[in-house]
Amino acid sequence: MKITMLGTGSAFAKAFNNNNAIIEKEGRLLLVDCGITAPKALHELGYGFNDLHAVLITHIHADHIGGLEEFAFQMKFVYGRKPILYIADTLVQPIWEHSLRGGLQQDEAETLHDFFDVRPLSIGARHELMPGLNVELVPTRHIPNKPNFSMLFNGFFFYSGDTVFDPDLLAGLVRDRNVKVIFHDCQLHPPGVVHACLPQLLTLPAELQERIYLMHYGDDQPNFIGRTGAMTFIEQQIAYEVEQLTPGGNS
Ligand SMILES: O=c1ccn([C@@H]2O[C@@H]3COP(=O)(O)O[C@H]3[C@H]2O)c(=O)[nH]1
Ligand SMILES: [Zn+2]
Ligand SMILES: [Zn+2]
Repeated sequence: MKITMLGTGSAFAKAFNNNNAIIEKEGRLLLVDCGITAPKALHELGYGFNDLHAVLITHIHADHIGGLEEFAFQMKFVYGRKPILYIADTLVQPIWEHSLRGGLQQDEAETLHDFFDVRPLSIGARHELMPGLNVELVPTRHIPNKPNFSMLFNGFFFYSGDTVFDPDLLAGLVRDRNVKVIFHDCQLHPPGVVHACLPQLLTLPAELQERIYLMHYGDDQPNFIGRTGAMTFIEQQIAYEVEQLTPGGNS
C-alpha cells in the first residue's frame, strides 16, 4: 500500500496543505479527506478528481471536507458520474445538512445522494474500500460531542483523523491489534486541547514512538526536526510504501 500526503499541515498552516492523503492499492486511488487545499494539491500531483476510486472522510472540519463541494460539482457537471463517498453512518446526515447543502443544493439535486454514491460505514466492522484495502473506523476524541474517526487500514496501519492524546488507545492498538504503523496528527506546541501535542507524544515509550509518523503540523515544523524522539515527520507530496515504514522495514 502506497500513501502520499497531499498535505501535512494543520488547519491554519500556510506552508503546508491540508492534512489529506491518497492511498494507492492495486492501481486504484483512495482520497482520505478532501480539505480546502485538496483540489489544487491533487492537481499539482498530476491527478484530477476523475482519477479517484473513492473518497473517505474522517470528520466535518474544513481542512478535511472543504474541497468536497468542488469534487461534487466537477464529478456531476464535468465527468457526469457519482463518485463513491465512504463516511461513517452517523455523519451522512450532518455532512449534508450542516455543511454541503448550502453550496450544492439546487433544483433536481436535493440530497447528498444526487452527488455521491454514498457508502455509510458502521463502527466495529471491517469494510472493503477497494480491492486489497479494507478499513475499520476507530472513534477518537477530538471536539466534544462531534463525531470523529481514525482509520485502521488492513489491520496494521492506523491513520488518525484529528485526535487528542490517547496513550491507552495507542498502546492497545500495538499490544492487542499488532498495529505496525501509526500516522498521527501532531500539534507542535502545547497545550493539546483538541489535538495530541508533541510534548505529550514524546512521553510515549520508545517501542510506540518508533511506529509513529507525525502529520497535521504547523508552519514552524522545520524548527522541530531532530526534536521528535523516535518519531518521524511525514512529508507532504512524497510517496511512502507503508509496509516499508514498519519497524524493521526498509525506511
Ligand atoms: O475547540 C476548538 C475547535 C477548533 N480549534 C482549532 O480549529 C481547528 C479546526 O481544524 P482542526 O481540527 O484541524 O484544528 C482545530 C484547532 O486548530 C480549537 O483550537 N479548539
Ligand atoms: Zn484537521
Ligand atoms: Zn478537526
